[in-house]
Amino acid sequence: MAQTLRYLGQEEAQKIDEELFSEYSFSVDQLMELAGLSCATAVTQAYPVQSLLKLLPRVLVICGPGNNGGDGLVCARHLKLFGYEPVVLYPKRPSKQLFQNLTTQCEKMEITFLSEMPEADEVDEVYNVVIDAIFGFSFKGAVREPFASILATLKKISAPIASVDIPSGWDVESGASDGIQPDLLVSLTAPKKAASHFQGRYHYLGGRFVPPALDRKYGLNLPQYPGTECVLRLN
Ligand SMILES: NC(=O)C1=CN([C@@H]2O[C@H](COP(=O)(O)OP(=O)(O)OC[C@H]3O[C@@H](n4cnc5c(N)ncnc54)[C@H](O)[C@@H]3O)[C@@H](O)[C@H]2O)[C@@H](O)CC1
Ligand SMILES: [K+]
Repeated sequence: MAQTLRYLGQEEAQKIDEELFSEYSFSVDQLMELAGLSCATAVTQAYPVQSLLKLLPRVLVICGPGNNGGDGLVCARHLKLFGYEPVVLYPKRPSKQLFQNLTTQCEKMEITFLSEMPEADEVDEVYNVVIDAIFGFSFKGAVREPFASILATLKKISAPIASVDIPSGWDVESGASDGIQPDLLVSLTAPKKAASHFQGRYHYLGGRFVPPALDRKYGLNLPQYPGTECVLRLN
């Protein structure tokens, strides 16, 4: 009988992340590529291009200052290849080469970068979906600017929000009842505890890169992904 999928605490998620890089010798780029591809795939399944209501298949991708933001840049690039028109907001760019490369790749894919966050009514007018790649499992404390204002705007929009790994601004374990309420959540590697408070329509598991020994060590009880799929819908 299949065992219950385990939801991870913050420290545990960070420990698994470190282990993937140290013990298992993965590079960040590799896992980020698979994570971002999973997110783009889940978005494509939940909001197929043909089903979008706006004339142009525009998607707003908001990227934060860490690896969650990197997943967002990869997701944007794949969404472009899948026929969407991603537009990226990337207000705090780390100087690391990895993020510079991901940014250049997006620019070369003719993806537009915004210089500031649009107002809520403009978001609803122009964009079919908003990808929230602001914070992931390392988020802590009160949200600092410019992200506090961006999240305040996201609370006012009616366009669906698709969150990468964790709804940004939510406590990684206890969530946030007054936070943003995404319609889609892509839990990467394994869901974090906050995911038990998710009330949107689509919860996907992505990041199909966990070695079986790591799954066993942490008792993750990851379900079988179907065929060659990189995502699995949990509910
Ligand atoms: N092992 C895994 O499971 C993988 C994780 N990946 C992604 O990496 C994410 C974790 O990345 P990181 O550890 O870089 O961290 P995050 O991307 O969660 O965020 C860290 C960044 O946010 C800032 N920050 C934290 N709290 C803040 C606050 N209150 N206000 C403003 N800024 C704040 C930090 O200064 C730092 O720049 C995951 O959630 C996932 O999306 C993937 O890229 C690859 C595989
Ligand atoms: K997020």
